Amino acid sequence: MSRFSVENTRNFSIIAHVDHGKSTLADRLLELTGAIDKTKNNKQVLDKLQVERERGITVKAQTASLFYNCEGKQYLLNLIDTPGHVDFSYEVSRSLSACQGVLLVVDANEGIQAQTVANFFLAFEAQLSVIPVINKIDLKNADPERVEKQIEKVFDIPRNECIKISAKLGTNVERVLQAVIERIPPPKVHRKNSLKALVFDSTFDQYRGVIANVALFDGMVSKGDKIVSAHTKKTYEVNEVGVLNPNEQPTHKLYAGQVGYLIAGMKDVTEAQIGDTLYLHKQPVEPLPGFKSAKPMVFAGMYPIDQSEYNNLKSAVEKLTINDSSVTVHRDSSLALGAGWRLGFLGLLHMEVFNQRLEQEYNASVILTTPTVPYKAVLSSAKLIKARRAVQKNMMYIDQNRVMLKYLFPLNEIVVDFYDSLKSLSSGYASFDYEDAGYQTAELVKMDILLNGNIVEELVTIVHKDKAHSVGKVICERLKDSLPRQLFEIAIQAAIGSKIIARETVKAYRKNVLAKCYGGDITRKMKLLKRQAEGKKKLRKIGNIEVPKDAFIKVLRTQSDK
Ligand SMILES: Nc1nc2c(ncn2[C@@H]2O[C@H](COP(=O)(O)OP(=O)(O)OP(=O)(O)O)[C@@H](O)[C@H]2O)c(=O)[nH]1
Repeated sequence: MSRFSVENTRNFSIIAHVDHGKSTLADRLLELTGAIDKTKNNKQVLDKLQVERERGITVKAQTASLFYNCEGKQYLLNLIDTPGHVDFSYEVSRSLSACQGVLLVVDANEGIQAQTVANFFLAFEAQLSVIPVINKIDLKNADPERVEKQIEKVFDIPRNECIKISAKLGTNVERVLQAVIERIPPPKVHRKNSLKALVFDSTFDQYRGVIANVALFDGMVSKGDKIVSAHTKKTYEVNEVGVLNPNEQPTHKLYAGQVGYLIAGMKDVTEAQIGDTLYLHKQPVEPLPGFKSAKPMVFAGMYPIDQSEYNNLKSAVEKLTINDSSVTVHRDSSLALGAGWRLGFLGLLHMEVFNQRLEQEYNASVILTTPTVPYKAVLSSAKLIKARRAVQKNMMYIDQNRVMLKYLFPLNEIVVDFYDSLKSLSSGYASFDYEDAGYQTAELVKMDILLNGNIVEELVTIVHKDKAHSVGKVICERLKDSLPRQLFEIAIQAAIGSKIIARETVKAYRKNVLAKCYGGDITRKMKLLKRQAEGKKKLRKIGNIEVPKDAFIKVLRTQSDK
């Protein structure tokens, strides 16, 4: 790695709105620099997770070190591919901390979209060089000239700086690499200083422990070095360092300005803090600023299907949160489901992806429930509560285009999908932040959901009195859609105390027990029908209705329809 001077190193990221072609451009860049062979099968090579391949979206940022020869000079280009969906923008901001420039990819047909703007500002605020790349010029409806004008108008970047490409066909992609070398500055680092490395991402490997992705700001690190975590002050011995090309490739050393991975026997989530600074033993340095922690916008309760699986699930959740540090985890417990967690996610898609990754990567089966939030209950008959749920506190114009509104909200009203609704209502332009305002009094009721008279503990919710009816109705309807029909009828009810406020019915399958009974006398038929009725009664008495996991996710979304 010593061959690559700081002068000949570039660290850059690809940012864009969802589906504008970042991962496809990354494939072409990997091919051009020989990191992967040129075949027709290279589709989103950096999207390594099963969930990414199935859904066709990037959820994790990925790093690749590319070796590129230009005018006789050997360059090291470190590329970080980032997700486009708003739920994963935390990944983007972290990745940018390791970069000096970005390729801002914009679809030649769709033009600038909400996440293009949001990601541009992340790069702009981090003072990175921005290279606009207009992609998909091969499309019939492509209008690169219109998009060029948009970029000039919205981002104040001269239109002649735009590079027009087709990532799919490879058209003009080489020009992108040249622009990276010409327009993005080399990192400002000092190799003579002692080691200062930023942990900007990490993954967990069953056999080798935590693999930390590091960007070296100063000094160098080699196998065998003793390093210290500025966060925990624990000392480790470096077992392996290397670059991702895009698979792990061990090297002897990593030097300031370079981006790579490091394995040092860190075993769990508390030791592998993303945003941590690593330095050499006995050579402490001023830690880097780290990252603002992510603010969860959607919460869900998570429990093992079987309590004996608790420890396995606990370790799976811990390992996955090493890789996805934007998930917040608090221990929680439910009377019916036992010990579990209250998890906070950045959006509903994020929640589903996390759940899917637990299943696919850790073979864990979980129950998701509506989240619980702590209440302080004053058990008294006094009427002491205000009717309004959100109270406006103030409104301030930041500039011509932006306004800041402050409200006092009950936490219960924002924990499920408030953020998603806000984003879709405002086409992604509105952003949302919150601070704890303490406990407030409110007129709340406990609503039970019953299946054939049995309370489903995981669906018990506390709702505002005025919303109980509509929420109960939607939950019953959702359950009706997602419960499989059984041999007996299922009554789905929402109740407050003994008062039923909503009801739906799932009709029974009526098995035709007389199918094989041709002719014959009436008493034989009556006997068969009676036996069937008794069988049904028995089943109803057992009340063993299986509620599929999907039903819980659907019920979680209920709040948006109320
Ligand atoms: N016609 C055409 N299609 C393209 C081009 N580049 C990408 N695509 C297609 O656009 C779709 C999205 O491409 P991706 O590379 O997955 O987009 P992305 O921006 O990485 O998406 P996320 O990671 O989910 O944000 C895929 O179906 C690609 O085949 C292009 O130059 N021309």
